[in-house]
Amino acid sequence: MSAVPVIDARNICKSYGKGDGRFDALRDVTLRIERGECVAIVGKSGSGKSTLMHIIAMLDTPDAGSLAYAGEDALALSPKSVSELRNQEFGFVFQQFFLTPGTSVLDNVTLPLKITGEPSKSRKARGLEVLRQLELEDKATSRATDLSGGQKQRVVISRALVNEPSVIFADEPTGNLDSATGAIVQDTLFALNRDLGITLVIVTHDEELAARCDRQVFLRDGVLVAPAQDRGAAA
Ligand SMILES: Nc1ncnc2c1ncn2[C@@H]1O[C@H](COP(=O)(O)OP(=O)(O)OP(=O)(O)O)[C@@H](O)[C@H]1O
Repeated sequence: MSAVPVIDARNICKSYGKGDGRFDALRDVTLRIERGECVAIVGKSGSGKSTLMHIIAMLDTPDAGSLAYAGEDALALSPKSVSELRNQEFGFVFQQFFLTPGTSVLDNVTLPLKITGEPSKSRKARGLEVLRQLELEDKATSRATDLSGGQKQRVVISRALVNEPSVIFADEPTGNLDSATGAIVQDTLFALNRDLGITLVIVTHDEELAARCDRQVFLRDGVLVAPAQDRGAAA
């Protein structure tokens, strides 16, 4: 394992609201993720999983604590540098990052490259390469709306991959899929981890999916707990 973790979050705190309405969503959370690891963040609904994922993926900032990406202080970066780093280093498989419905699969997949100013020709070549990898090349010109649930999710994974990210963050990647389609999507994500060394961070309720990861971290009421404590609370 490398000496410098890809993500080093220490003593992270995050609250929503103020005064009497204040809610502490994360309390003193410390999480270190090594390059190439596959980590599941698990816990009951409302335990703070998505909040933690958003903070380590630099989509949100903590109220207290430190966050380093590959040894660099992520909280000291300007908003512009944060979006550049996110666009270059991270891929997102989030249900709220919907595909643009009336737009072609290829245009959806190459959107991150458009943001970085990549010329149209190389954008298209790279987009087709990723679609080929996910066995979706024949759908390149289809509208995103005309695909099955599993195909849509593979398009989302293609888009997450197009910038050759170091880390993929996936929030309930199989949440809306039947088990057979979910299994294909899971296999796709794990193959990226195994074959390309992409670090995977997955938020999930699915125990089987969590068990396939190298490591599981358990959140309960905004605190990271040992697995046995979490199981006890869930019973
Ligand atoms: N923008 C917000 N304003 C107020 N409270 C929030 C906000 N976002 C999240 N919360 C609260 O913080 C807590 C943690 O939310 P979070 O979405 O991180 O949980 P989760 O573990 O991902 O839940 P789920 O599994 O249901 O998606 C919840 O109690 C939620 O109600």
